[in-house]
Amino acid sequence: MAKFDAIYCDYNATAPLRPQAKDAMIAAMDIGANPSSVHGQGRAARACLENAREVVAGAIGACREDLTFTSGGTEANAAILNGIRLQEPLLMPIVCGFEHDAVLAQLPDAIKAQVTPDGLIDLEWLKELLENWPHEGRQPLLSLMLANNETGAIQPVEAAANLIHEADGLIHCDAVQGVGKMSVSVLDGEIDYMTLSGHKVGGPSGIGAFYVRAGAPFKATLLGGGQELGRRSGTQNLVGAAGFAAAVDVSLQDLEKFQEFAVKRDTLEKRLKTVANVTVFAENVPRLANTSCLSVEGLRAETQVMAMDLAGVAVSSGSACSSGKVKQSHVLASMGVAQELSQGAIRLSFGWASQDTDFDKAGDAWLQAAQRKGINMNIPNKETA
Ligand SMILES: Cc1ncc(COP(=O)(O)O)c(C=O)c1O
Repeated sequence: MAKFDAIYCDYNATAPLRPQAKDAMIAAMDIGANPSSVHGQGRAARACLENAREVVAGAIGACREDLTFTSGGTEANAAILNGIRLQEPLLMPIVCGFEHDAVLAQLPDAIKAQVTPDGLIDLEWLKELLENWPHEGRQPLLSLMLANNETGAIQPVEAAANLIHEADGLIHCDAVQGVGKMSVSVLDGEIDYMTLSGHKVGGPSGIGAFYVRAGAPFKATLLGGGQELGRRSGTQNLVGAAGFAAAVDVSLQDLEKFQEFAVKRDTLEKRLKTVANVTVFAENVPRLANTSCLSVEGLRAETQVMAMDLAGVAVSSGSACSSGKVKQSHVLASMGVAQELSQGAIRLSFGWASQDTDFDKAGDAWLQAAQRKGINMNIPNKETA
């Protein structure tokens, strides 16, 4: 894949395209027909699309008919959250402040859930809220992500789903950062709605999907030709779907290997902590194996990102989805992290093409940047760290 020599540590922003995805996309490009056309080429396109749907749906334990392709995770979140409320206007949404902007922007009127200092939804708080539900006649709708894009914190989605269902509510799970990084199933907790995205698993950007449990309230918001069983009009992105499915397929095969990143990630964090007063966010809760979000007071995130970039290591500060913009992380703010600490937070995220040596090189680059700013007084060599 590599067109750049940099050590790429920004998989949670976008994972480089997997070769299998590229091959599948090239094959799909050669079909060159509309999946809605009835002629032979159209039927070939339809077969390719339905095969992709089967693979992606299978990866989350869903049936093919319940999965709808979209232009990405953002559109999927918007389609679901607006589509549910179009059908059921009286639903009362609940969200945590650490959700992705693509969720928060759809639910400005939501009840803000309490978040623990480690960046998890506070289940005790949720239980209490649901037991003493203050919105008589309004069904609760919880939108809870599976794994956080910045900290990697894995949410107790199944437990939250059980609480919500006991209260006769509905749950949507933004699983964009979960698929391909951990096992995911809509059957765990009988999730009602789920969001997925292609470019986080090594598929292309511009393709995503949403799952709607059969019978769950939903009304399409993108209307037109009635494609995707009427749930999302517009000619499907066949090439994107083929690449998405191929990436999902290979990432499932790699799932066990992916978990090994946790050991290397933990070693890297330990190394940095021995020489500077580094805070690792969501360190004490279940976390994606590939993600490290850390900060040290007195060293701004932009300084670290630029210094590491110059040293040939690509990392990001805050949420890379808000690309380039240097803004306070709303994720860390929701966890109650002080501004001085949060403005120094960077995220390293590894993935399918990461090498063992990438962890050391990332550590070297960070320590050099810190030392230059006078944060770190003596850098021990790796053997002693
Ligand atoms: C948790 C989460 N949800 C949604 C999105 C948006 O997905 P997309 O980039 O496919 O629109 C992202 C992207 O970073 C994400 O991390």
